[in-house]
Amino acid sequence: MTSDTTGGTTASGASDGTVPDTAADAHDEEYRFRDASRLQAGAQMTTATMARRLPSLVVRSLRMAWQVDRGATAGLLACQAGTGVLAALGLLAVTGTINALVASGDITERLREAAPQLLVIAAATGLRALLGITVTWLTGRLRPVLARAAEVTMIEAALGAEPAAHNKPGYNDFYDIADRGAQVTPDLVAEAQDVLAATATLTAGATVLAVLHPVLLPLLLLACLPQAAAYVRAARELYLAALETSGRRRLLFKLRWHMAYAESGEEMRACLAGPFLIARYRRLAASVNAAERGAADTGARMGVAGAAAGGVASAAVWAALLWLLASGRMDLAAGGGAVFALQTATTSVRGIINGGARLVRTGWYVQDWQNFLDNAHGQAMAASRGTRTLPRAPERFEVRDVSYRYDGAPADSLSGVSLRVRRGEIVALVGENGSGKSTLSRLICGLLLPTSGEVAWDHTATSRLEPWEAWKHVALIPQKFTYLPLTLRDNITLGQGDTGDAAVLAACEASGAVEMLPGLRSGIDTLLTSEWFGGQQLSGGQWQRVVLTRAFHRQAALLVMDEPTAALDARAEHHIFTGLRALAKDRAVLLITHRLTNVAVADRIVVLDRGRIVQEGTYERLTREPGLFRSLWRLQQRTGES
Ligand SMILES: Nc1ncnc2c1ncn2[C@@H]1O[C@H](COP(=O)(O)OP(=O)(O)OP(=O)(O)O)[C@@H](O)[C@H]1O
Repeated sequence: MTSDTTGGTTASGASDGTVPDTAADAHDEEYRFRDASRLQAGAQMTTATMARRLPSLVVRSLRMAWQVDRGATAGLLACQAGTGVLAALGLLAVTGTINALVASGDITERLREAAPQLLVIAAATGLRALLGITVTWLTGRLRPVLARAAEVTMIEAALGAEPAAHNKPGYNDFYDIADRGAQVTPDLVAEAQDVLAATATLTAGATVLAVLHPVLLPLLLLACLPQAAAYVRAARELYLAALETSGRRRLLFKLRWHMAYAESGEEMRACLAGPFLIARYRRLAASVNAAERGAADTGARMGVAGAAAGGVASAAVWAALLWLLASGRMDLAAGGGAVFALQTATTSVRGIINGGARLVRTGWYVQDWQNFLDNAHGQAMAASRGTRTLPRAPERFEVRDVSYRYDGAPADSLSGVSLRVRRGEIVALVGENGSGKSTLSRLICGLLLPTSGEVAWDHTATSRLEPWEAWKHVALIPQKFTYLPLTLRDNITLGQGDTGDAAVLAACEASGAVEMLPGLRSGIDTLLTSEWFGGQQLSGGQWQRVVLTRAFHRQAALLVMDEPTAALDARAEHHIFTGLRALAKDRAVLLITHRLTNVAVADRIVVLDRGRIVQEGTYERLTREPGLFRSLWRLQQRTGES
């Protein structure tokens, strides 16, 4: 199916590339990574830095591996050590064989002498292959565990960051690059393995070379330096490109998500956003591709330069070997062994350089991950909040002359606001869109900390409270609530409090969710999603009932309800508001709603206008008194009548 009204839009929403989007390039600039100091630090990474950091990176990767699976790590280390020993044995046996074969005397005698050495070569080769298979097996076992463990630490660090962090400049970019670090953590271990294996073989080759002639090994190492520098430069370019494109890649991910997933996929289809978004996606992808291609090109150029330098240097080493032989400084028998040892050592050194450069690049990502874990880009709650715990559930929640400005916002969202809500009391917050109601609710919950003024729970400022302990006293129904692809029971309890049937059903009773239970295939254990087999999807209003149930089940001292009935039908809404008084018996309730007749249930109504409290009083008073509340209320009454 094609539609001629959309200028070439196909049924899949794919664009024919003619969708105009002239502002896209200007917008793309806004998504660039802007932390100059981080980019500068990355640009200053050198071969010397790499050489210095290599040992600590190997140790760090092994430590991480050790933490998640000691057996596999010990096994891997043993295999690498075994590989080194076998390489040395094999090399000595090859040297011995060559010595025996090139010696003078009867060929049968020489072969008999070489036979045990040949056996050692065969055994060492076989055993090394076996160890190689074991390494692959153990690495395969370790990799996923390590990857998941790194992911979990990342989630914990993100959860431990200030909720306001997402508004802080650079936070999301640093989160992204740290997340990449978490994802490549298993690579760090695999690359450390490669470096260790190459080092073990090099040790064997180097020992033989050093015995044969002291000049060969230093010469070989010197010869590999230009290649090392080229590889590090290439690794640095790739790392910088990844850093520089992180913001744009995040946007690509978000656009993909909005187009492909159910949540916004329907809307995007119905409003024919496909061509526009795909065009934007393509343009953005092209700019990311250009940056990554540039890095790949530089990497290839560096690789060629390094290989050429390495080739010249190798030729110099081989020339030195020939000179040693020609000048009689090394006899022919030793020369045979030296050729083999040199070959082995060269391969090993290249392996170290190659693996080392990859290891260092991965190490930079992992360092970004570690930095984020340390303080969540300076946003860790542990650093900005206190550790106080309250001896009992708070009685009183108080906002004292509070102002709040979101990071990067041009003006305060709240200015000089004071408010108090006690347990047993229902306070309603009303006001027009953007007047600051949700912001105030986040402040009273201790999710946001005021820019100035204080929010106190029983006289303790929220900034001094240990946040996880404090939130045990909060039940929040936010405007945009979360659908978890878990069972109804898990969605309600979130693994806390009494998770038994009776407690869950009681909460369902209070919210009215009990009415939907007969329609659920497995009752409270129904999986609430149709994205997986056996699951069942709920309607918007049914989900709102689940979220209300979640809040009621928590039995917290502070219940904050931000538009709690926006998606509910009239009967369900009536059920909530008639039950609210009973719920508020032992709770402080903060209710935000635009349906002004519903706020009659509140003890007090607070009216916000452009971040300031402009009216406060009972429903009876405010519906009589001239002011913002009465004009909004009258407007609604008229709309309801018409
Ligand atoms: N995360 C945020 N970052 C920056 N500014 C924000 C953020 N959230 C809200 N704001 C701004 O703060 C102001 C108050 O927003 P808030 O969400 O508190 O209003 P509200 O009264 O709850 O509005 P509504 O009735 O539409 O839900 C608005 O100007 C809004 O643009």
